[in-house]
Amino acid sequence: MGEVVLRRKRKGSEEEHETVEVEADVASSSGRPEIVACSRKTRVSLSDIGSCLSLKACRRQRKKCKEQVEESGSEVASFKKRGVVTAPPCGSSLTELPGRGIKRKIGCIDCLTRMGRKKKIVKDYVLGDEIGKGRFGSVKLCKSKVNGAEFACKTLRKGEETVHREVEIMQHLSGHPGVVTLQAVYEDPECFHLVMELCSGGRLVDQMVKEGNCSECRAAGILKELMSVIKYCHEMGVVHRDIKPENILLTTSGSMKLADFGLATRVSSGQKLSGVAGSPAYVAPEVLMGKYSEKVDIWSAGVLLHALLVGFLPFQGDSLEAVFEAIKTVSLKLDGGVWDSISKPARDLIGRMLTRDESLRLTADEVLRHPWLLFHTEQILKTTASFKSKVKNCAGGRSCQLASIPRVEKERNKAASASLSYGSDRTSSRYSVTPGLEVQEDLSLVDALAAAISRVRISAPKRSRLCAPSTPIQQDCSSNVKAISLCTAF
Ligand SMILES: Nc1ncnc2c1ncn2[C@@H]1O[C@H](COP(=O)(O)OP(=O)(O)OP(=O)(O)O)[C@@H](O)[C@H]1O
Repeated sequence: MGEVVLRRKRKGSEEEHETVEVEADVASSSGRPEIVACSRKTRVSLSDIGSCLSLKACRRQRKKCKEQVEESGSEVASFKKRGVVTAPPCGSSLTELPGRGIKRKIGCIDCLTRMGRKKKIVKDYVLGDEIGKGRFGSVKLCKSKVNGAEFACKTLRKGEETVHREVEIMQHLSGHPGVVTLQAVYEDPECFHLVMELCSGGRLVDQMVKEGNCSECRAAGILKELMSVIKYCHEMGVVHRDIKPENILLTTSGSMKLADFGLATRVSSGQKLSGVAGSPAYVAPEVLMGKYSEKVDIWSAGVLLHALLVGFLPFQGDSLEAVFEAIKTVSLKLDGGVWDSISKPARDLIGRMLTRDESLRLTADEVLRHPWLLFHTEQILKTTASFKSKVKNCAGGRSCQLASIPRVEKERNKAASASLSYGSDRTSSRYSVTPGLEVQEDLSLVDALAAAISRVRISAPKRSRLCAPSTPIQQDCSSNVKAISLCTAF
């Protein structure tokens, strides 16, 4: 069994430069030690980074950048061709590839912070109690001095590359309803202070621990919101790399917000990433192998969906090494036991998200178009329930609606139902979904399903390598992960 060594070093602290080295060595299961993780050294100049910026100022600056860019339209075209929709790094050439280190880090933030370096957070906000703590700093409640509105203020110590990247990526993504909105960024010589919208509903993980596994409808609602924000991130050229319920915050109204972009990174279309990043229980197998893409977020979301539906994590072990081994090799068995109460489409979706071959794993968009996500929304379930009761109440008990549906419609429904078949020949023998959804006899329900199916187009995988659960162990974070902190990012 392979040996796992995870190290995080911080060295060479100088007045203006700091070097951060993150290393992770994972010995292969063959016993031959091989380094599959990253060894990254980056020098960050802190001297040029100024003080405070508001998003208004950021938008102004972006607009200015955009105007400059539009003057040289050909550059934009070439940028778009690369398939990355990113905020242009102000003051730097658009022909630079995203994620190119220091120039990206000091891009927009830098030129904007230089504009308002004299402003201090305490001038605009009253800082309150600590409401959270992470690896890189603390999160405090804060109140606007102007209108008394409450926010969360995350203070990040400067120096590490990831901190600068987190600020930049949050600015880049802010504005989507599923991303914690960044209100303003302040800066002093030691820290960044990110003023964010306050998510008073707590973390999804706490809700999961309190309530246990949730209904398919609730799980589908959560997954749907999560996948639309993941899709947005990917379209914006960002991989989150740390999708887990600890990083999903809830608002008072119950909607979810993706938070903690500390491990997020830029990615261009087709670009492969390297460097071990993520939280053990949620990490995709290809991350452990060294080269990966934005599909790692789909895997992690699949792990979350598994935990939401059955209340335990799919890949477990009593050490990091064992968990990684399970992620790489264990076959998931999504039938029998607890799975008997979970619908086939839900199991099918988990299988397609936890497919080890990333080329066969669904994209965010495909997940959103999966029948299970389309059907299991409160609205559709309500509609089908009301259809059902109408049919039942129909005089004579026989389906009066049935008779009213033209023949051609019935044929279309039949075909649509058949299109739900994920042929067992196209999936692995380890995980097969019985061809064809067991279509309800209630034709009104079929109508609703067919309406949803008609909007679905799923490319069937040639094969999928799915995994079976190891003996579940009792764990207590992210549903059930324990002391060795399998949910703690590395
Ligand atoms: N906008 C927010 N509203 C309310 N609470 C928040 C907000 N942002 C963060 N928190 C709280 O602070 C905690 C730590 O925040 P966050 O995960 O962003 O910090 P981090 O240093 O990046 O953590 P990690 O060590 O997980 O990377 C969260 O788990 C959450 O409880």
